[in-house]
Amino acid sequence: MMGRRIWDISQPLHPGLPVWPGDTQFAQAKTWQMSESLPVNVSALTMSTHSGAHADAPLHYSEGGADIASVDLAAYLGECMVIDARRAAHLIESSDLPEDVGADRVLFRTFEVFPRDNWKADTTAIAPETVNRLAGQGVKLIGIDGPSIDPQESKDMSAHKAVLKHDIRVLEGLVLDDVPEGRYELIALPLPIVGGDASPVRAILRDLP
Ligand SMILES: N[C@@H](CC(=O)c1ccccc1NC=O)C(=O)O
Ligand SMILES: [Zn+2]
Ligand SMILES: [Zn+2]
Repeated sequence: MMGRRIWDISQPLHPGLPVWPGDTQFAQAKTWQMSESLPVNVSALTMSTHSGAHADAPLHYSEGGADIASVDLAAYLGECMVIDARRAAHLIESSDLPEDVGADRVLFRTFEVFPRDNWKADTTAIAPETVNRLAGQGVKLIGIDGPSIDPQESKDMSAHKAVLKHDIRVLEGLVLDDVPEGRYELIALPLPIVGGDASPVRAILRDLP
């Protein structure tokens, strides 16, 4: 009997992974190399907390906000609605949303093709009014395929301020190219990085039973 399909919506982490301009490049180095005398391979990672598919902590956009080890996990696990927002312009506006998103978690697709090997500077972000509208519908988590819910030139971080106001969780850097619009089960748990402003996640969607 076929199980429920799993959609992997995470970016593979590898040297050369496109990261935010000026952010830490992904690197992996051997601590121990398996040999005649050594039974194991062990390596060390150097990476931005915002590498690939990741979850922001409130600490990232609010001094004194909760770190990623403290956030409640319930938001990262459960029914979500994937919305095709490719028609949106610079910001996803309320007019780009259906009347009612009909789920506690919303993931926005903005890319025709996810830029796996190059950094795209002018990505679509989310208008703060859209965050406020989703909060009014009880949304607990907002995800996007772009690198940020704010524009890359943002100075006021208005979308992050809006998610802070409503205590909504954030996922960024998702890969949604192959995922049709609709309802799925989301699983995208952050690591308990004490003091972390964000954490990489292995984000997946599962068809609903
Ligand atoms: N993934 C990060 C990207 C980021 O660091 C950032 C977002 C908007 C404006 C500036 C940023 N970072 C450094 O200047 C974010 O949470 O939006
Ligand atoms: Zn981030
Ligand atoms: Zn963010």
